[in-house]
Amino acid sequence: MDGISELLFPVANSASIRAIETASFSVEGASYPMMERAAQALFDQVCRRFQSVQKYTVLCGGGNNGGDGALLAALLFDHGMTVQVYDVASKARNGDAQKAWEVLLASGVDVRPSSELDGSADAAGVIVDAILGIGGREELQGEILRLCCWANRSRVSGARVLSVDAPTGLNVDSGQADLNAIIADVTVTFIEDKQGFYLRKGLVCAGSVICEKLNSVSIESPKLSFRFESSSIGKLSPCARYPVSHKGSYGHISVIGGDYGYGGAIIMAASGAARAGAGTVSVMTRERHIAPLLARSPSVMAVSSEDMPLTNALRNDDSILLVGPGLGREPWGEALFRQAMMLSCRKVIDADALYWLSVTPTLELQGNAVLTPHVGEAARLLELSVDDVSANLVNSAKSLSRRYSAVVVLKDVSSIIAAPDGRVVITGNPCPGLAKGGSGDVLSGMIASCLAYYSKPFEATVIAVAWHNYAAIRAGRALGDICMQPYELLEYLQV
Ligand SMILES: NC(=O)C1=CN([C@@H]2O[C@H](COP(=O)(O)OP(=O)(O)OC[C@H]3O[C@@H](n4cnc5c(N)ncnc54)[C@H](O)[C@@H]3O)[C@@H](O)[C@H]2O)[C@@H](O)CC1
Ligand SMILES: [K+]
Repeated sequence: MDGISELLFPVANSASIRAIETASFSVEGASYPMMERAAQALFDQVCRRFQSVQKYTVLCGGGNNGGDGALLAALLFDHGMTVQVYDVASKARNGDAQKAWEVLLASGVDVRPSSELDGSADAAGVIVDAILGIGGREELQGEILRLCCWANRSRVSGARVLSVDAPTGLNVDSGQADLNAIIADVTVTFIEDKQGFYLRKGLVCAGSVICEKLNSVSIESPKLSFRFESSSIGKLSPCARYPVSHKGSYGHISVIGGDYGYGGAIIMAASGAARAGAGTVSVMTRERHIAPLLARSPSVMAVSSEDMPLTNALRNDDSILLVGPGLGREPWGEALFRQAMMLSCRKVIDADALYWLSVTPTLELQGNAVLTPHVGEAARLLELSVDDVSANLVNSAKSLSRRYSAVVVLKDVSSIIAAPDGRVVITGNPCPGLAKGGSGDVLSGMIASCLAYYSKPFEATVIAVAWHNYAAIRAGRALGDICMQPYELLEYLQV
């Protein structure tokens, strides 16, 4: 079953949101009504989520995000709540933000400059972060920084924080954030969910996300990407076993790698491949790694690279070749990489095979490979800095996918899976237990396995990445993130 489409949720970048906003304003002939709908949607969510809370502190910036906050404050006050607004605008308001501010000032709410907020006191009730939205840059300073620190401290002391559209200090495109960006319990976001909520610090800052469409118009947006929640892997039953089947029904994988000093990598990759359900797994590695490999995974067929050519490790043209775990950067690894690239079978190119790929710019892949770089490997392949890739995870995955005509898994706190046709899926939740050598080897084995028995490579890859993450989170819970070992997640694959 490859049907992941009903489990995908669209996420957008800020440019797409601006395009939808502009189209919506021109259809409606005005922009202010959408701000009023934003405030009403916020109010409805507050009533639903914080039924018993009477006290609201609303932090308003000078842009339209602050305008949403101002109208919400007025609505809350109208409905009998205790409302205090702190104004952190650094210059005069204009447009819709000014119009909303006039409504607030006329409403009777107590409005004060942010300098009157006593940073040593903790707020009770709900703090509404309406400082910066999609117009915000992530670097915070001055009064905005002070208010964010105060809100985060108050949250630790029991207040709850609701962010309007986006947490202040979070870049909604990259997921990068200021050290003191707002950490929200809930983010009520507008028009479309934002990709940055599911990348890096966005996964920490945004809290529960609720998306309100605000009657925005639909436009054809090629920029839309998708989120696949890794816990929904349970709905897919990866590698369901059919009563009438045999080992050939679930494909064959050949894993190539494991130079001297890297025997563990090939063992973990082969175990990942075998445990994720492939019918048969063979391994070609250094002679000395065969005995420990067989001791751990006796179902794997292991051969020494000195004994036979690479083609003999493949069962047929349908085999999946996983090349890279522990391959190393010595002539042995290079020779195996070059032999592997001569074959026309489907491939997963991982770890040091990505290094060999980066130093072979003329190499053409045949449209049937999956590449699994982390940010450093992606930077090398794209000839960019790690910072550039980090600031543009989604675009970097897309560029790599286009350049190599391959499915790309850009591995990060969450992972970005890109297809050459432009599709992008973000999946995975933070799992500090995975921040260890070996996690990638287990993942590449699992990806090869899913490719072996699912028919669609992009979907197979999404499923493998989500499954790996979900199992790792369960392993971390059971064993502790500090001591869990990457291969132990293979004990938690049952969903
Ligand atoms: N345009 C509209 O009518 C609508 C906009 N909406 C709201 O408007 C928001 C976007 O509004 P804006 O475009 O005015 O932008 P923001 O309100 O997010 O930001 C306002 C301004 O703050 C300044 N700024 C940015 N980063 C800063 C930083 N790190 N430190 C200090 N100052 C900084 C910039 O000059 C920026 O334009 C959305 O997030 C949403 O909340 C909603 O009301 C829906 C309708
Ligand atoms: K905000």
